[in-house]
Amino acid sequence: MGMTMIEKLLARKAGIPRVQAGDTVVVDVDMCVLIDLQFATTWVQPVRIADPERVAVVMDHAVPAPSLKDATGGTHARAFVKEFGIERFYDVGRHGICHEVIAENGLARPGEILACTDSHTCAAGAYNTGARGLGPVEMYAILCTGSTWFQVSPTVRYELTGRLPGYVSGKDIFLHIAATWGDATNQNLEYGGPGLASVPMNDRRTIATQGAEISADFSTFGVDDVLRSFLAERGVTGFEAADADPDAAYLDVRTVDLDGLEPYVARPGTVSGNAVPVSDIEHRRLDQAFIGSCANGQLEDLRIAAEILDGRTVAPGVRLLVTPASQQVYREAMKAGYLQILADAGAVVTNSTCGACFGYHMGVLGPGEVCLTSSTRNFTGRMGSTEAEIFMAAPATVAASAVTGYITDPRSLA
Ligand SMILES: CC(C)[C@H](C(=O)O)[C@@H](O)C(=O)O
Ligand code: SF4
Repeated sequence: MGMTMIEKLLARKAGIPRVQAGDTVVVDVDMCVLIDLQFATTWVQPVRIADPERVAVVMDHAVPAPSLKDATGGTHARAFVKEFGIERFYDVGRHGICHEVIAENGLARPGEILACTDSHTCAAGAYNTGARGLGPVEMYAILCTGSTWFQVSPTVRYELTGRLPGYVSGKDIFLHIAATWGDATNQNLEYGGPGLASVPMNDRRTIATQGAEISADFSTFGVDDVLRSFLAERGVTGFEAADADPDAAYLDVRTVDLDGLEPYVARPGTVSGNAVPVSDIEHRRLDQAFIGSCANGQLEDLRIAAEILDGRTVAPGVRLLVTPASQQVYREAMKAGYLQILADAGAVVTNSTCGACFGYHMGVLGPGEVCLTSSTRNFTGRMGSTEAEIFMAAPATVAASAVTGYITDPRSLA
């Protein structure tokens, strides 16, 4: 019996011929990514670290520092970077949400292991990387020792067929999967099939990122021409991809027909089993609309929002917030004219940060307010008041809804 993509990757990294569901493996970590919050909580400067070349530090969740606690975290981060000569330091000005920074700088390589304290580290599975979010204590151990362990869960494979229709994106693929199959606790997810070629890298990253919302372990995509050229543009070459064997053992193989897919919206509270086609939920009035986050603050997300908002205005009574996922996305969106269009339409374009996505700073919701977000989570209280309601959808749906003032199918404005 062969191995699934993630089994192949873990076996190779563990230096053993094969692994199967239920095994525990010890692996070297190729890239260890520390985020600002790690330095703002219980940071103790280590005496030595395993390998400064395999460490990146990204200022993202709270930048520029909105509180004294975060400012102190920044001080710790800068002292750490200085002491150990960490070159991959993405401080304010070169910063961005860590998963975007990882992608832009080629920190995630096919067939390798990447770890970070953030729960959306699975995002890098889009690049055929074995990537997982781990607790801060485990991350500290990796920083000092260079290795970690994983228990291997069984794998579910998603076979994509057909082609993505216009105004339907990776977010809709994910919400469809979450609506149809729900929770993926103790499961690895693997994506492939003939339809994958029509799914661009930004959408693959959205899907991989959001594996966290259905509690999946690893989410992994194979290496194809689309990924190869994405990586080459970022200087990532000379890797050993992890491919699934034709006779790999899966827990289940499920087909997603892209041709028939429509925009989806997750209702407040959770995404597992809680998303519906937009036609089932249209006309819910909104107070706030948010386009941003590691899942959907990418350049293409801002492009589609600008396309929809061009020559239109945000509905009275609605606040539209747009947060580019990184300083690089911000600059590219500015050059392309997207930010001008969005601001002319009445959107507030913010600095790139996690801020509004997790209700930490900026864009916090008051009691009774309704928000439609393109971010990752719709959990109660996520963006502020526990009495606020958070619906979740793709950037196209959020942009169209910001124009009308209620949840709207973006195809109706096309
Ligand atoms: C605060 C933080 C570490 C957290 C995570 O782990 O995911 C955040 O990024 C989130 O999305 O809730
Ligand atoms: S953008 Fe949101 S989901 Fe992504 S890492 Fe930041 S807080 Fe977490």
